[in-house]
Amino acid sequence: MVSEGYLPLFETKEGKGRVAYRVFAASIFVGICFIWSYRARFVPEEEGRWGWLGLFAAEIWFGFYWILTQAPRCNPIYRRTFKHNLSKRHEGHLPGVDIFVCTADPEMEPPAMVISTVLSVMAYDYPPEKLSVYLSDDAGSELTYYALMEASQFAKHWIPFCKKFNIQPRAPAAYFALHTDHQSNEEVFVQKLYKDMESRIKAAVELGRVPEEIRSSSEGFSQWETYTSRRDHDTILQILIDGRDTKATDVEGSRLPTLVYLARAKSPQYFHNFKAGAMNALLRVSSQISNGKIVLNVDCDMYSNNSDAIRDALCFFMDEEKGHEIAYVQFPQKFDNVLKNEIYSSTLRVHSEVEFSGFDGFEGPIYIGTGCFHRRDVLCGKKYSKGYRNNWNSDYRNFKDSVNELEEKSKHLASCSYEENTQWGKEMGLRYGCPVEDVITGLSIQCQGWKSVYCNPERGAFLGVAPTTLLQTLVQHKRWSEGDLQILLSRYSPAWHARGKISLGLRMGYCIYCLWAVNSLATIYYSIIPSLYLLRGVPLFPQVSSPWLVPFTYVILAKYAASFVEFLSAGGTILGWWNDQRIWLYKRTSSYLFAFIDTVLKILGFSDSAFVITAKVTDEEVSKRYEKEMMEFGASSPMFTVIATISLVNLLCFLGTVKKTVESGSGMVMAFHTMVLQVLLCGILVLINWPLYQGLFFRTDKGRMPTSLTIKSFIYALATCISFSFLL
Ligand SMILES: O=c1ccn([C@@H]2O[C@H](COP(=O)(O)OP(=O)(O)O[C@H]3O[C@H](CO)[C@@H](O)[C@H](O)[C@H]3O)[C@@H](O)[C@H]2O)c(=O)[nH]1
Ligand SMILES: [Mn+2]
Repeated sequence: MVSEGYLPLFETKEGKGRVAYRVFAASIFVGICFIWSYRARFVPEEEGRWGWLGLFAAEIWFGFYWILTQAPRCNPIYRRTFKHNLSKRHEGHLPGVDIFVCTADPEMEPPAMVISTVLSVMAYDYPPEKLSVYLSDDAGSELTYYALMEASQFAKHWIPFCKKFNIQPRAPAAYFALHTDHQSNEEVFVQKLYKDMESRIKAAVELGRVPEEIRSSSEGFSQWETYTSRRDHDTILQILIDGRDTKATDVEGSRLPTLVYLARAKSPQYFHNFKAGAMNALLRVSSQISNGKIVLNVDCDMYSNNSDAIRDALCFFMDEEKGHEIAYVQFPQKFDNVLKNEIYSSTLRVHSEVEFSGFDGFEGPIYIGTGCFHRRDVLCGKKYSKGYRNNWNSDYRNFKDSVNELEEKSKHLASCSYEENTQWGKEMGLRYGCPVEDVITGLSIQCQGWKSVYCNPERGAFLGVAPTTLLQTLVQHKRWSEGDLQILLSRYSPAWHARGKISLGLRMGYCIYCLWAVNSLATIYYSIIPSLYLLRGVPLFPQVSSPWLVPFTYVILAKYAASFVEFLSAGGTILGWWNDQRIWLYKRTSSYLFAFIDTVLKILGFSDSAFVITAKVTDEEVSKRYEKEMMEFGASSPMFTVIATISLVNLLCFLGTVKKTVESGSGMVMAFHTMVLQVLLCGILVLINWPLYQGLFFRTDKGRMPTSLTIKSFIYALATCISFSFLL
């Protein structure tokens, strides 16, 4: 029971202006209803009938989807933690925290970057004997292992240095990139140690293997003797620092956190379930070794940028009044490589600053895979029950076994066959079978009665690497939208199965993402058909003199004004918003389309979804263009063909219309009078595609569109326009 004079560990505030926003949203809805009734009442008899009906269907879809997006916007809340109260009440009996870092490819995720992340989480402001860090390596790469071995030595200098000078961020790579001058002697010394270590690691990576003298100096490498390939090897497990050992100390004599390397066993006979499989192996192995009650999961590029984040998270879990219902605390994904104007819109700004706070208002931000603290029990499948209470004192940790015994005992927990005939991946651990294992796992936890919390402190808790090319962005979104659509069709479907288990607002919120892929159809239709009809001179929208133009204008202006204000108030720039609109279009017409098609194929049994890892290193030339905010194409991809073709259809329609109206003299006025919205829509599509036209026709650098793709999409676009104008 909560005693009197109790000081809460966190507070929750409702967002301001919620009522005003709801009224505004209602006015847009009225406008949408007018648009629908206009479409229903004036269906043309002949010319343009099918085009019209298609637009009607698209507008019904957009209206419906817009309603979904209003759920989180109507209900935002914001959280603040009181860490001093946590220290006052709980300092002596803080729970064990196990941190899982996942990596899967030493080329796309360089070991030097991975260990910088590992070091950042080892240096949290938290009692080291209660902290354990696990690195899961799905590539089973000895290079990554070697880098971690180096990190375990460097940590002895790095952690005391961080704590003594209270520096931020605690990822050495990020810290030394930011602090180049006014260095103290100690800083110069630690930086030199770091740089030396970094160059040793990079040299080994360049060489492609660990040099023999290093291999022979440490017996850990003997585990690679039976290794054949990353898809076929036994469990490799090494406790590099045993946190139970009072003699495992840093250079100042303070204890060190536990540090473990794990490459779960792989075999061609077993499907390994990507990151979800890695996480489940980590859950089991860590339960033997440290068994922390709280589990933090980060991607290998998401370093800790705020050494207080564990304490922030614990303020929610340990709050005496509400903490016992909270299953996980999610921090936003933030990135340290995005430019001011975000050409690929990678900050996910509106999601993290607006939508997630709205989800939180329905007591359930989604789990987004990284920067999330979970209760171990919940991840392992515990259902919520009314009388559930926290018990932080019952920490079990194995103090009996020696390091070797612990390693041996833990190894079989990460073997390929361990999960056969168990509930792992179904009722226990992260859920299998979905490319967004994170979202589906979070949803299943919420369906079991748990709540979650969104924590977005001023100083970002984690910073990662966002995609730096258009293709990477589109591929990442294809994975996400495909996974989210699969969730809609899964047994956790927020549309059907979650009824009665989570609130309506939250279900609507999930559907925003689950319907991303479906959105592609209406968007593609809307970005091609009105322009083609424009070319043919067939109006599909109200004339200038018609009162029906009012709802169209109002809905368009109000919706875009709201999105603009939302983007700027979330910290974006004007150009950033414009870029965001472009990427919105590209994702919807390519990533989401392909995700939709692949999902249909999967249902029909023709394909299987994979997890395409996002590269975290960029070629030097590409990165120069990225710095200059030049859009990067430079590769052939069906996704590019689609966006290029659509952009060219619009360009041809626009030019064709201009030509026609100029030729017909007074026709210009006529066209504008009858088809103002179509002209505007087509014109804006041309304008927003400007960087794409540059890439197709004007650029000469390597980041341009491949010529073959330019020719191909030009032929497709021309054929579409000609056949639509003359044949149909
Ligand atoms: O077989 C695999 C594949 C990936 N990973 C790791 O998963 C993380 C995320 O992969 P990344 O390629 O960076 O994908 P993102 O799209 O950036 O990741 C987001 O989306 C994923 C789901 O699609 C979540 O798993 C991530 O946590 C979330 O940050 C990385 O640390 C990888 O090393 C594995 O451990 N094993
Ligand atoms: Mn990533």
